[in-house]
Amino acid sequence: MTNYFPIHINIEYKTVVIVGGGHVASQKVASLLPTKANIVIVSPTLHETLQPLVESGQITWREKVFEPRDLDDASLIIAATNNTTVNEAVQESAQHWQLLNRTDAQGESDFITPATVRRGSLVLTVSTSGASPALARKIKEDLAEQFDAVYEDYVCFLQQARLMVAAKFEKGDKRRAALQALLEPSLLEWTRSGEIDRREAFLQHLLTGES
Ligand SMILES: C[C@@]1(CC(=O)O)c2cc3[nH]c(cc4nc(cc5[nH]c(cc(n2)[C@H]1CCC(=O)O)[C@@](C)(CC(=O)O)[C@@H]5CCC(=O)O)C(CC(=O)O)=C4CCC(=O)O)c(CCC(=O)O)c3CC(=O)O
Ligand SMILES: NC(=O)C1=CN([C@@H]2O[C@H](COP(=O)(O)OP(=O)(O)OC[C@H]3O[C@@H](n4cnc5c(N)ncnc54)[C@H](O)[C@@H]3O)[C@@H](O)[C@H]2O)C=CC1
Repeated sequence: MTNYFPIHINIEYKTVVIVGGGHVASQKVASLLPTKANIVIVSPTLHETLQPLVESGQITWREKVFEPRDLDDASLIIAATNNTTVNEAVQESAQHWQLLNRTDAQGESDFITPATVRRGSLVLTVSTSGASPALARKIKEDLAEQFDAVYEDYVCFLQQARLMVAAKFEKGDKRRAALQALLEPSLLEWTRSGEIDRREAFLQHLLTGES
């Protein structure tokens, strides 16, 4: 088993080349879109869900079969054709500085993609290191239920509150205690019920010590 190193990479404006334009390519595009990467698909055919993204300029489609020069400038490469020989050719053509994902042969990949739940800044990722992608998907669905849409607003509030706490208290015990106090479960519940005033009052009390 490979022990993969989990990291969150900033690939804004870096080029990701996906070879193949089918179902699996469309899944990878969906998880790449929020990153603002420069997404390029090389494939003679295109999955129907990708067509509107080409039309709106969110992704680039090179309507052709793969050639090694398609990988020029790619930081990440995803080999996602339904043809093992083509995927092998993509792997052979990759430079040592380019990171490759083989969607058909996990043992050959430099990186694999986890199942992902996004709630604004909160990003939950699940991997089974390739043992059972279906299990990764199931656990993702369980997490999506537990960490529902309210978390986007909640984490956004915590981010603002953290900045205010940092401005108020020097680094040290007081700041740490205040940041810990922000995890009081009522704050999540008040976010859920729309009781924003109570949330603000809690924060002001924390910052000033007054109610
Ligand atoms: C190694 C990895 C490489 C990579 O692609 O990065 C890989 C490889 C392979 N997947 C295969 C099959 C399936 N993959 C899925 C689903 C997902 N696969 C994803 C990731 C990964 N798949 C990486 C490991 C992640 C991990 O385990 O931690 C997810 C999590 C994320 C994503 O794709 O972005 C996404 C869930 C998306 C979501 O819902 O969020 C389903 C289930 C389904 O679609 O419902 C099936 C059918 C059931 C089954 O086979 O288990 C096959 C056999 C192909 C064949 O038979 O030809 C291979 C090849 C091999 O195993 O060598
Ligand atoms: N990692 C994962 O999550 C999963 C991986 N797979 C693997 O991914 C492979 C692809 O699956 P799907 O997307 O469902 O297949 P698909 O048949 O929907 O798409 C294949 C795409 O590859 C393109 N293609 C074929 N030859 C090409 C070439 N020479 N150059 C450029 N593009 C070419 C086709 O035009 C098509 O767009 C499967 O063969 C399987 O091994 C399958 C399921 C899940």
